[in-house]
Amino acid sequence: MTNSQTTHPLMIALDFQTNEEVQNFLNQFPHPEQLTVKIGMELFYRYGPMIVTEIQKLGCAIFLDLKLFDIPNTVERALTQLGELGVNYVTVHTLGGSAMLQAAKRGLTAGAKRGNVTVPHLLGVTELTSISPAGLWEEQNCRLDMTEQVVSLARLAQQSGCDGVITSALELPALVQQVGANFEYVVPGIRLASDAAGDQQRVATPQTARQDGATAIVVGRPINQSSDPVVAYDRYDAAWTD
Ligand SMILES: O=C(O)c1cc(=O)[nH]c(=O)n1[C@@H]1O[C@H](COP(=O)(O)O)[C@@H](O)[C@H]1O
Repeated sequence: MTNSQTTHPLMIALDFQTNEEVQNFLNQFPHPEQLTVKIGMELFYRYGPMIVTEIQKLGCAIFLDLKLFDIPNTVERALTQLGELGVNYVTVHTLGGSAMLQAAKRGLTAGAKRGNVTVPHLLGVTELTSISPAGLWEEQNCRLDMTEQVVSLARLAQQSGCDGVITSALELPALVQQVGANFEYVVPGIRLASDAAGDQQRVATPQTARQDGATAIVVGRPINQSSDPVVAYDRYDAAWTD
């Protein structure tokens, strides 16, 4: 178990139901040890930490995306458990507030020490990329516009010890200007023009995300549902480096 490997800025979301599907998917890649993959709730709720160990055996860097959101004490204790696993990134919701974010960092640091691994990067989810500006206004009753809200949450994350945030690409120019370039901006809701957006509301191409300041992008269905995942991955990778 280690998390000292180099991470890749194109992160693949392993949104699969079973370990068998994951292994079939990853086995198609000639160099899985060069991949950074995201394990989410779907797999973790089925297998627990065992799924992390299984994928670590292939040498992949791991983004463990469980989006914790609870009182500070609970989050601190949960992240102590996750910090031990030797993953590279974990997520929490910034809407949990500064006390929760600081507790998350403390827990992660304690867990990493216990597991004798590097402290994973703590990423704060701002407003999900599936939320539209209308949804922010009508359902969350938020009276800031989307960009102001995301910038505000990113500032909170930075002041509370997060290493970066999850954001859509649309807010990146404001984030880089107002929160700064010395912070990680990990961007899902990424689509090439030819691919369907699905339930994503705030979408951009890999090129736009990179040019506007993304430090990494997350791509799921266009790669994990593709009939040729390696070709799909290469298309997104080429567009990112374009
Ligand atoms: O934290 C995330 O990774 C995340 C945050 C967010 O705001 N939007 C978002 O789509 N994600 C994740 O990014 C992935 C996007 O998947 P696709 O829409 O299939 O590319 C999914 O695994 C989501 O859980």
